[in-house]
Amino acid sequence: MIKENSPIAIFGLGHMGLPTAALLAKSGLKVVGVDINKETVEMVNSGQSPIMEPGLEAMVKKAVENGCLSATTDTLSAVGAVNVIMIIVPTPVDDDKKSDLSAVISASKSISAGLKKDDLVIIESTVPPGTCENLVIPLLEKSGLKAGADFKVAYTPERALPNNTLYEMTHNARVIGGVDSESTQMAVSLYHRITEGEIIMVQDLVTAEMVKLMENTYRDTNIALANELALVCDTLGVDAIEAIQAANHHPRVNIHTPGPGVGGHCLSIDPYFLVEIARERGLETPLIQASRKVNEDMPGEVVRIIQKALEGEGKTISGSKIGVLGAAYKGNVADARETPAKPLIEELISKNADVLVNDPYVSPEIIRSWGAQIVGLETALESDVVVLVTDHDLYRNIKPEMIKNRLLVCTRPILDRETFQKEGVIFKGVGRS
Ligand SMILES: NC(=O)c1ccc[n+]([C@@H]2O[C@H](COP(=O)([O-])OP(=O)(O)OC[C@H]3O[C@@H](n4cnc5c(N)ncnc54)[C@H](O)[C@@H]3O)[C@@H](O)[C@H]2O)c1
Ligand SMILES: CC(=O)N[C@@H]1[C@@H](OP(=O)(O)OP(=O)(O)OC[C@H]2O[C@@H](n3ccc(=O)[nH]c3=O)[C@H](O)[C@@H]2O)O[C@H](CO)[C@@H](O)[C@@H]1O
Repeated sequence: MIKENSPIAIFGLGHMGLPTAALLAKSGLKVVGVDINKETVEMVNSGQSPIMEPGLEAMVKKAVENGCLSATTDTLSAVGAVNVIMIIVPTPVDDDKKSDLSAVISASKSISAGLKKDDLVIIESTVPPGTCENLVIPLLEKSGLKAGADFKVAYTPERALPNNTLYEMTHNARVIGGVDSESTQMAVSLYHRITEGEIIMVQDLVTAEMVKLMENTYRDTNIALANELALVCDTLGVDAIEAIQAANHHPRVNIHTPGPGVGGHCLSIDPYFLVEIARERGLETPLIQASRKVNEDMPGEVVRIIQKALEGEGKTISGSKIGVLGAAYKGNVADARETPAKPLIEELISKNADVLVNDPYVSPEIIRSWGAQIVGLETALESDVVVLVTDHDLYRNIKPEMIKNRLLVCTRPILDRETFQKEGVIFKGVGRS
């Protein structure tokens, strides 16, 4: 049985691992973060956060100063010194859209090497259903210990929304499934330390794994529907945003918001885990796959909207200056993983446009690696066409007179179409051309 104040090791100090570490440390536990990235470890040990997330750096600083939080690359000594170990490492897909579980495998192997009787291992990474049972546990059992009998295992998906992570981690409902009921109970009492949200116990590990994928697949599919409806609206001259907002007044309708595509480390990846796992069992998942395709095709649709808008002004993409506002996958974050801005910018560059990108959050090296130039907001607004890609709050302050060449493709509904049109700006968007 785990003692009430057992120290904890957390593998992965990223967007989800570091906030979890900081919250557990704040609750009074000794937490050691284990990461393969030396720079991350050094930053955390000096009280800094490598992740841009409101409130996180202050919490990390305090926890490090109090001696409750430290970080290391030394996996064996970290595992040896604790009784609870968490895995919160990345789980991307490869070029064939198959799950890449290399980080989970490597963390599990490191944990196995130092695993002790009565330890509790908690997996938080999003994984294909069955991963805990068929991959993680066999690796942990290489220690010679038996899951359930000698050590405990629980799976609890992380469901917090970036840019509101600390609030959601402490208020969202949490789903927990264990290899046995004692494992589930131990994880429940641990999470009670950091969350006021409801804790939902499900019957096993695979159910908890499935819940996570169902949530993100629901959202991805709903956004795909919104995007497809927006393209239909376009052919009819119907403003998709106005129509969706009106439809959502129905008490049982909640169509999501169309946009330039779906990015981030979750929605654009997790549905593929279901596709993969179903296919292994002889089942095709046409709806999930079609939704992924609709969303992945959206950057190309935006290129077509830009092309049409420029043609209306007697210009072409080739040779035009195109000001892109936003490179992050969504508003007010620095994360550019799977961002729709990347394929959009790359396609514009391949069509010989001069692409000028403004994003105050995303690292300049990332944007330059796509072949684009980085510019200030004012310069971007002087382009032949301005394309708003990311809904950063600061772009809400853009006024019609700031769009020098009077041509705006606004792919997110954060600016009022009528206000811009009244001032003579040609205003296009997804489902709004
Ligand atoms: N970012 C999100 O919005 C979010 C939300 C919920 C769930 N998730 C899931 O949480 C998991 C982590 O995602 P993230 O966004 O925090 O990732 P991230 O890339 O921000 O951070 C992961 C960290 O793990 C480290 N790492 C990689 N391999 C390691 C290893 N073998 N041992 C120790 N550290 C290792 C990396 O250096 C990095 O610091 C993923 O499965 C993801 O799907 C992410
Ligand atoms: C079920 C759910 O809520 N899951 C959340 C999600 O977090 P996220 O940050 O990835 O989610 P979103 O904000 O949905 O953004 C994703 C992309 O979709 C675009 N988008 C969004 C809404 C819309 O109506 N139209 C759009 O086009 C947006 O711009 C962006 O590119 O996964 C995390 C990890 O599993 C979860 O922890 C977190 O709870």
